[in-house]
Parts: sequence; structure tokens; C-alpha cells
Amino acid sequence: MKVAIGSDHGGFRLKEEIKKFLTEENIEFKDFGTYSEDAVDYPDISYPVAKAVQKGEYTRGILICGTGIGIGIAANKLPGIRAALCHDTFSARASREHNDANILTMGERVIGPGLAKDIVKIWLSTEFAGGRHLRRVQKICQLEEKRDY
Ligand SMILES: O=C(CO)[C@H](O)[C@H](O)COP(=O)(O)O
Repeated sequence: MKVAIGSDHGGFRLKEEIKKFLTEENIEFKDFGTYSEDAVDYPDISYPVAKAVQKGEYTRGILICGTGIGIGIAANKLPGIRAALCHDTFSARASREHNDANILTMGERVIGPGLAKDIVKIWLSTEFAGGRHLRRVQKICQLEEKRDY
């Protein structure tokens, strides 16, 4: 398991907390920035993380901004990326079992570090269930092929 992690300034402190957690759990990761609380534009962080996951260089990605919304919208522009915004453990589990999400997004301005760590733990350890869910994920992939731009 290799995790690509990134945040904008709105998610910087939570990213640092999640990095400590990944280190404690012996999970390999690379921090794609940002590296301070100075303001940055979240698509500039979202893209390299999503690209690294898309290329298979990293198994999963974790992206954090103030809400978790913008950084996930940007990530989902890349074919093959299924970024899921999860602020509860039920959604975290379902996003893996049902949607085979390969990027988790969270908002530092929405949840605290304790819940965020529980979400990360569940999200990283839950496998895709396949079966009927595989058919649906395949239909998402087919939609990507229909893009006319
Ligand atoms: O949550 C976000 C995007 O979805 C950003 O972190 C947020 O918009 C940044 O806002 P500001 O520039 O006011 O700190």
C-alpha cells in the first residue's frame, strides 16, 4: 500500500495529522504538498496526486481542503479517478466496497482529526466488494469514454 497525500492551505493541519497517523500505522506515503499554511489553489495539489494514482504509482490518494469538495471535484476530472468525499465511517466503508473509490477527500473545516483518522483507517483497509458493484463501476468507466472533449 502506497498512499499519495495532498492538501491546500485549508487542509494543511489535518494533512499533517493524517501523515502522523500513517507513519504510526507503517503505511508508506508521499506528501505532494502544500507544505505551509500559505494560500494555494486546490486544483494545483489535486492534479499531481490524482495523476500519481491514475498512473498506478500510488495505490490510493488522500486529498484534504477546507471542505473536501473542491479538491475532489478537481480530482474527478481525471479518467480512472473515483474521489469520494467522506465525513463519516459508513460512507468511507461504502465508498470502497461499492464504488472502489481510489481517492478519499475530507474537509478540515468540517471534521476533527479523531474522526478523520477513523475514516482513513477504515477507508484504507476496506476492499472493493465487486459483483453487482463492479458492473456499476464499469459503467462509470464507460461514461469516461463518452466524453466529447
Ligand atoms: O474548501 C476548499 C475548496 O472546496 C478550499 O479549501 C477553500 O475554498 C479555501 O478557501 P479560502 O481561500 O477562503 O481559505
